[in-house]
Amino acid sequence: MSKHAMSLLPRWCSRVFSVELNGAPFYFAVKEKHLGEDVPRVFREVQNRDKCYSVLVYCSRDRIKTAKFYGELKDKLLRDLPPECRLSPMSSFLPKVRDSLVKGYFLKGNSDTSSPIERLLSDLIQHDPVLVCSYSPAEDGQQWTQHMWSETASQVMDVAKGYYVVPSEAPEYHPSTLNIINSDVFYSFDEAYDVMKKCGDIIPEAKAVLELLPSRVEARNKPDFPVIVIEGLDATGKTTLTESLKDTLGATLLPSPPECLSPWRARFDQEPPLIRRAFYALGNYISADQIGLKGVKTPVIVDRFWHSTAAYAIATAVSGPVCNLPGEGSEVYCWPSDLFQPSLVVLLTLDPEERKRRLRNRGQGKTDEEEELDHNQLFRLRVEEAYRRISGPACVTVDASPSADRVLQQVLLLIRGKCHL
Ligand SMILES: Nc1ncnc2c1ncn2[C@@H]1O[C@H](COP(=O)(O)OP(=O)(O)O)[C@@H](O)[C@H]1O
Ligand SMILES: Nc1ccn([C@H]2C[C@H](O)[C@@H](COP(=O)(O)OP(=O)(O)O)O2)c(=O)n1
Repeated sequence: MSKHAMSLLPRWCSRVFSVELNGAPFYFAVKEKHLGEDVPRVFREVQNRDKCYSVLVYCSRDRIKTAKFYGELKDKLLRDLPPECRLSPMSSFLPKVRDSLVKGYFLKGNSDTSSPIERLLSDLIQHDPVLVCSYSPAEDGQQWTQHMWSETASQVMDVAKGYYVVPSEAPEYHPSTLNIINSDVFYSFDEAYDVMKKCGDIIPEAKAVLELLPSRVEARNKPDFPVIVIEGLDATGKTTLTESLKDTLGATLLPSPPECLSPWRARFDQEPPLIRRAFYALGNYISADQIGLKGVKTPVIVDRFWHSTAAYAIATAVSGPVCNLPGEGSEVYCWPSDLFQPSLVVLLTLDPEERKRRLRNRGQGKTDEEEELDHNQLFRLRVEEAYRRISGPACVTVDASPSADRVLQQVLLLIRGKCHL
């Protein structure tokens, strides 16, 4: 058995396991003795005494490799498993222990599929950083047990005698929140830079991104003029408003991510969250540098900035309803201490139906994430709520449903009130 698997074993009984079925998490734990607890729901729904399996990816020291492997594992399982086998996202974590989350997949097979599934999993534990367990009914036929597989014999291990699986309560916060800091959201230039630097060996484009980064993190000049950020979901009217503000105020308009990153954006959008979010985080530091340059001559309007980076990352990391987000006031919503703070952040909000109508009228292709926003109501609600919870500076919400000119006037009022323009 590998060192990594060994290190998990002593805390095995403190861990909670979560399987996500149709977007809803089901929790269970393991115990050495059985005290007559129920069978966890995930197993209650399994028919004909079929077998289930879990494949957890343990974190090697190389975070980049682990993140890439997790994404590749899903592709491999979907490609090589029998089509009848059901694959669900799964995780294991120690409640309230930061960075304790281990992610993986839960497989449900029937008697016809268990041989090909077991062949595939045996091969996986020989070559990849995974921990494989199988779940089957205990001898008494009433309970279910979990068996960890050994990596040499590809069989049920002696030391890890069967543990009983028992229901576990939902944790106070969604388990993904345990690993958000510095995996999904970066709170300093150095943390995001570190990820991009380590990507250099496997993603050639990372080197090009590193070359574009400012040599000094702090904005080189403190802008004399106000810097106003406009935020909001796609099609809430950011482009329309920022163009009008530029003309009305004689301001400089900066898009975010900055134009110099455009050639690499599609490439990084394909990468797992750790790498993708580091790319966007670094984009904000390039924007901050440009703000410093322009803000000594004119007011600066920025189309998206840190709020977008953090809100989309948090809303993607966490699934389910808004109550699964880290609570209001959580450190997850804090502004990076080394990132320039704008004078004002305006969040445009829009009724979902009107937003869809505007999207249709615009008739452009959408990113996968924007497609997701359309289809997944809960994701949209999580992004909007995360926007509202970010502080330092917090955003000021403006209803974007009136005419473009009314929205402009409303925002000009806010700017004049706050920035003395
Ligand atoms: N206040 C408004 N009322 C009606 N339509 C608007 C308004 N603001 C923008 N639009 C239209 O809605 C669509 C999306 O606006 P856009 O500025 O491109 O949004 P974003 O930059 O946030 O994606 C465009 O077709 C635009 O002309
Ligand atoms: N400063 C920024 C800007 C955008 N992002 C991310 C957040 C989302 O994943 C996408 C949204 O950008 P997109 O170009 O689709 O949005 P618009 O069409 O400009 O409204 O980019 C970011 O993380 N940080």
